[in-house]
Amino acid sequence: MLEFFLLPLTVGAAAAFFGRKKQVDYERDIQTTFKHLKVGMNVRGEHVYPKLIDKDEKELYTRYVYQVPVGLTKKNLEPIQEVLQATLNKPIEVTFKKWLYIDIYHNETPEKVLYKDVPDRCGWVVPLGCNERGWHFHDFDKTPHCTIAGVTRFGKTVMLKSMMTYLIERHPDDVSFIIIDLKGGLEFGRYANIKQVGNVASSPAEAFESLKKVKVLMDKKEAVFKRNGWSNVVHSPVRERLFVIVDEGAQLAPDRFMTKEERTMLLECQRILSEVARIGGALGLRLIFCTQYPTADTLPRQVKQNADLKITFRLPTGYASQVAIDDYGAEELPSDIKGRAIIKTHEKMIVQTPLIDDEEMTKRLEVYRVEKRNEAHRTADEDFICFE
Ligand SMILES: Nc1ncnc2c1ncn2[C@@H]1O[C@H](COP(=O)(O)OP(=O)(O)OP(=O)(O)O)[C@@H](O)[C@H]1O
Repeated sequence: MLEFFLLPLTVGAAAAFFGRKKQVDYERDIQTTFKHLKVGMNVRGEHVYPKLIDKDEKELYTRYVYQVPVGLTKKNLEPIQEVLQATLNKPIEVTFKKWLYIDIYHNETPEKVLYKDVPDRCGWVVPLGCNERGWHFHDFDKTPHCTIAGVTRFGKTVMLKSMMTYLIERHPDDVSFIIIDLKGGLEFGRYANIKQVGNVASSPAEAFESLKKVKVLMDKKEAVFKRNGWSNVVHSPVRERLFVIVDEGAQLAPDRFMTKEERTMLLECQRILSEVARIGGALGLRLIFCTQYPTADTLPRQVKQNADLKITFRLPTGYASQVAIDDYGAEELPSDIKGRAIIKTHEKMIVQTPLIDDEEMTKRLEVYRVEKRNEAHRTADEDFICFE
């Protein structure tokens, strides 16, 4: 009986001991890092290093606060994060504002997160993923357009599907989609009969027809906005949003082996997409442009410039990463973890994106399945929720 009570005590004491030991080790490792990196100042012949003045246990991390000898600059302290992260094999954030803060996170970015575990959020937000700091979301009313890059089979289409499902589940009456699925309609064709999906184009010619309708709608909306004196959908009574999703945008890039007619058609597609990116945001259109490798040819310049959210999965080279997110890093994402992505806005972070499969998506959206008229006879107004 006594053993029964003693066992948890012993385990608890051991855990406390090892927990404490680990933290002491961190302090020692941080101190050693200061020494090796020579992060300190010579004061009257003696080398003075930052001095630990506080330690704070937070929910997600332990914060170590250091007093820094006067004269050290942010630049002197910059290498600490990279070295400590590699040494301790933990996510670490180093900030310097009067004191030097070293935050050592308890958890690492998970290797898999499921759509069903994504927390509920309101507004025009979608889940981006989860990392050591928890879940991150993107608000399409703050940043209307987005590009997604990444080599094949690393999670671009799954990301599109999780965004789409999340938006439909939270805005069933206000959201609509025009989908340009240039993988022959294989990925999104099965969702064509969902009420919120206006149209799924599965070839460049169908994409052209869809985009012409988007252009007509955009012109109509512009007139309505002007008539009512609205400058941005966010500050208007309009509740609806139209998402234009392009999966494998490189298929819309004209090349020299095409006929003149094909090239003209694709250039027109790119021109309309550029217009959506340039003026559509204010009118309630949101563009998500996905391609394996965005280059000057495959990603219209205006689309890239106006997409302030850039997401990339693994890419083959640092150069490709520069093209996708204007920064290095995608080439270093792990090759054995699908769904690991860099999110680039005004800042940069790594997340594990939520996994949803077709079975779950179909089950969740089944309630919105409707009979639709033959595509050929549909009008632009039937393809979208009416905005007036
Ligand atoms: N977030 C994720 N978490 C775990 N596994 C994922 C995730 N996203 C994708 N995968 C796995 O990777 C596979 C390929 O994903 P996806 O179809 O999204 O790739 P893709 O980047 O669109 O490829 P392609 O460009 O060839 O179409 C999925 O079937 C799934 O098994």
